[in-house]
Amino acid sequence: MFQSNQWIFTDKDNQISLQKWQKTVDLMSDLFAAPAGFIVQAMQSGYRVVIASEQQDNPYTAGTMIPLETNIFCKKVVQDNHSLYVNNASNDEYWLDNPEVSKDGFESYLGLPIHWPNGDVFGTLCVMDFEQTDYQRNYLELIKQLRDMIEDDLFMVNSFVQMREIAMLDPLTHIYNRRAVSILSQQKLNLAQRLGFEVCCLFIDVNDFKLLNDTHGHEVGDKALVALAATLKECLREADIIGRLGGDEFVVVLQTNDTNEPLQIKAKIVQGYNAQLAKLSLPPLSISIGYGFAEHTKETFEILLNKADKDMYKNKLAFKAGQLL
Ligand SMILES: Nc1nc2c(ncn2[C@@H]2O[C@H](COP(=O)(O)OP(=O)(O)OP(=O)(O)O)[C@@H](O)[C@H]2O)c(=O)[nH]1
Repeated sequence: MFQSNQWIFTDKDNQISLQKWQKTVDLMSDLFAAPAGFIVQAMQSGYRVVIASEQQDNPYTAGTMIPLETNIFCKKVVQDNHSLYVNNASNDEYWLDNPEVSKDGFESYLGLPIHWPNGDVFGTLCVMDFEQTDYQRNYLELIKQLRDMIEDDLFMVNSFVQMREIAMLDPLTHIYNRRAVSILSQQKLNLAQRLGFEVCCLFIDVNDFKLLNDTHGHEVGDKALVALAATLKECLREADIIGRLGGDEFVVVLQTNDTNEPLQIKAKIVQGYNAQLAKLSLPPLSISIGYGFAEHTKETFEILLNKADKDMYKNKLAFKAGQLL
């Protein structure tokens, strides 16, 4: 799900055409013969102008941030989740401390809330004028239609983000699934070959996981898997690729030029997992970890993964042999 407090245009895939929104706001201001029109996003940190109509007299440009406590018109629309038409603001005490009135000289405001698909308020679509206005009913209908178009775009972004999550994330642990790990790791390997850095893959497998399921139930097994994903996220860097291949098998792909680093990471993961299980009052479990480095020559992710898997298996056999002693 798209985070409704997330600045809409930080996503590099930019699903929304800013140009289309700009044209909509410019056209709206033209039709209203108004000197300023906006799309504003309401966030926890304040009100951000997403689109400002491109007119000379418009005092606000896209990207302007207005503090949350400022008594602007859009704040009222967002708070009340209702349209607002003020046609003579300087005569209304309520707007005395509104800088859009006292400083910029706006007299008229017509705005309405834009919603995310889940009903939360995204922000506002509005037109403002330095003169008093007397908009007819069909003007309100028009701005509503434009708002609906913007909401359709937000619906599309939200669906896209959801679909991408379904396609790339493991539903239980919310880390990457096998397909995503494979694609992202291959990209990392290609880049490494071009730029000359080392890529290491760690293969992590829980020991006797079936026994845990059989003894304590599937639900406890699920919690132990979620705890392992959390441990990996805690022990690794943001840039590292962390995923679940399936069952109790996890993988990490990272860039490192230090051949000792995988050993340090292994120790950190083992220690972190023990602590995580204890914290959640889950039965103790051990894990086997293997790793491998990519050769400098062209190497596919599957070959790298296979190396790490073999190393993990060797360690697992040693663990099992130790159990028998
Ligand atoms: N709780 C839970 N169990 C799962 C899930 N996916 C797979 N499993 C179980 O995980 C178990 C994995 O068993 P094995 O591959 O034999 O692994 P193991 O018992 O850890 O054996 P070793 O790796 O040899 O120590 C199987 O019993 C699967 O049914 C899941 O999403 N949740």
